Amino acid sequence: MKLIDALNERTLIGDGAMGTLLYSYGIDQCFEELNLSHAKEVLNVHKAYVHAGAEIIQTNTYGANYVKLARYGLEEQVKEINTAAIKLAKQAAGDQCYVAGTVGGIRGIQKQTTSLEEIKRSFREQLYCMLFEQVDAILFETYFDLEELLAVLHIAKKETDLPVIAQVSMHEPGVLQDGTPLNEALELIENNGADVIGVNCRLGPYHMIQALEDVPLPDKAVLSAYPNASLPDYDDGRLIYPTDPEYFKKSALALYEQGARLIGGCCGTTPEHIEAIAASVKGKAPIQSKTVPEKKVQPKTEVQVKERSPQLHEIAAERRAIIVELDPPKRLRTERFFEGAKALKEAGVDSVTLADNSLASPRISNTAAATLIHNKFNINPLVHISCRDRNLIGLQSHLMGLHTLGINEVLAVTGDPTKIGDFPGATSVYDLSSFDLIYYIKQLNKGISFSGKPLGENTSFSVAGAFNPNVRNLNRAVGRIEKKIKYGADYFISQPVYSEKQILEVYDATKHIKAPIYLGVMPLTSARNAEFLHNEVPGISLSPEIRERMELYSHDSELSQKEGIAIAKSLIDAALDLFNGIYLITPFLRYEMTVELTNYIQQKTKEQQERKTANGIHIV
Ligand SMILES: Cc1cc2nc3c(=O)[nH]c(=O)nc-3n(C[C@H](O)[C@H](O)[C@H](O)COP(=O)(O)OP(=O)(O)OC[C@H]3O[C@@H](n4cnc5c(N)ncnc54)[C@H](O)[C@@H]3O)c2cc1C
Ligand code: MET
Ligand SMILES: [Zn+2]
Repeated sequence: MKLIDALNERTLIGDGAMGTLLYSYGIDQCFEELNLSHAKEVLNVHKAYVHAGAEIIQTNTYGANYVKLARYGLEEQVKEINTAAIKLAKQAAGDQCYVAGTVGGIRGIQKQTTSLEEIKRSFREQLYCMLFEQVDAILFETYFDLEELLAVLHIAKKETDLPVIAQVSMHEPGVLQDGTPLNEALELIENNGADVIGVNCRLGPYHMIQALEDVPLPDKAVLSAYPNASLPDYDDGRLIYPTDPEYFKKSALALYEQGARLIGGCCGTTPEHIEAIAASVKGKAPIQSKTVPEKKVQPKTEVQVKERSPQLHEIAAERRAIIVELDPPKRLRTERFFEGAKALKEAGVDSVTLADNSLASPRISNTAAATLIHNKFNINPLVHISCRDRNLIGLQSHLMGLHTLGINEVLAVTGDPTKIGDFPGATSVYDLSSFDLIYYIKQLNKGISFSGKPLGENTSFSVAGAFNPNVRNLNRAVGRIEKKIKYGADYFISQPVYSEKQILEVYDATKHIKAPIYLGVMPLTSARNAEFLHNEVPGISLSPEIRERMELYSHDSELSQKEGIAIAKSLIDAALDLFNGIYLITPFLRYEMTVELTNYIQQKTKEQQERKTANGIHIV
């Protein structure tokens, strides 16, 4: 009998997990490669599921695509691995069972990491293996991203008449990662031709049953559910899924009552779980009707619009703005830091920016320091946030904390690599790139968490992106600005530049960009400092003239500092007409230097304004 006819007639039993079962035996490698190197073990897992009562088993091909196999250097073996997997599943299935060719979702929470084009290419390669070896159905599973699932579904519908089972993974009960309600997502998949629509992985039976309560019986398609065994736990450093298979008897019945007609298990499930499901619902006639509770109309939460002062992107669009980096100290003495912050406030800067463990070395937390200068001196702090030290949970919590503290200026950066800092071996998290971070911060501004949950209030972050013009290919750096704008960046802050010629080049390359750019100027402190920057910091190159000027005063630190300021002033002169924002960087907490440069910019701006007003020109 054809699979679809069987599904129309009765409840079918799927198999359980492959990956976590192999893992529980101590195997911790690419599970799909085992189709080649440990065929017998894979075959035994399939047989155990068939023996337990599964009527449709999945090939061990969840991650057997070009993109995922490339993580193990196995990208050239897509065909061998898929072919071997299908042969093994068919061998175990014999005439008793259907074999579904499994294709796993590639995009996880980091939505942007793999392009749709790459996903489509990779899927086609896997699909052709499955069609060649003749599976009974194509099974899409663990799709967090609806766009990705629709893309592969379209290809499958075009290329084959085989039944297609399409399953999403919910982010939380009833909702996908992008906030789409489960019933809407399933309806969309059904309308795009999937024969079986359903859910798998991430949640255990309790939440899956709860979520399916809001899903009506589909018009044409069949509903499926493959819950995880439970939420995972750590035991002696290993992930385990503690559940009693007996619990699955009741759970399977509840899933059946919600209309599921194909029921199996995902991560953490074992042949014992499948045996329990089979004992409970195997062969039962499908339910014919279901009542979905009326949708409770959520009272609309009033979005609080708070009065706020203009933010740094708005200020720079209106007038010349000055922000000054003053980094939190590396040691616990804070006197100079606070003196500096106070002096900069008195000098009238628009913001003090605080790096996030720049050069990958620990400093006093910039949030602690920002909060104190905000409270003590009424400074508007700009907090840098790097993706290096915090995972998604930490980043969201950090941003919610900043909002609660009343801090709404942030710079989203990927972060300097750990290998240059105090702990070259430290873990770099990089759950997000700077692009993703910008995107997610803007999502918080809409009152939506990184995972799509309502936050009850909108944040009001003005988000800066980093711009590094000290690269061989300036146009590529400008391309990154354009990309950051697409992801939501409001304005840009640049690395310091050290020549008037470079200032002109940067202006030329960026003059089409509408978002304000704060051009970086960092005064040199000594000839050694100048030589270090020129010779050791990638991309930074000082003109021979500047190096000579600094060298001239190498014997006298006070004169060196004066010369550093004079050079910075000439860079400011070159930049003032071209950029509305200036970003001064305080070297080694020598805030007297940046205070003097702030005064200089203000003076020059005033003179410029007076001149223009005298000439009857209105100035922005
Ligand atoms: C104003 C400013 C403030 C900063 N503050 C901090 C801080 O507080 N803490 C900290 O750790 N780091 C900080 N950095 C450093 C920053 O994290 C790195 O310099 C980073 O590589 C550039 O900025 P990003 O993180 O936004 O990089 P992204 O634009 O996200 O780039 C990420 C990756 O791409 C590479 N890349 C960037 N541009 C190009 C290009 N044109 N061509 C090829 N590859 C490229 C980078 O090397 C990096 O590996 C700051 C940088 C700037 C400009
Ligand atoms: N069906 C696959 C397995 O059990 C994928 C599960 S979801 C990560 O290995
Ligand atoms: Zn799973």
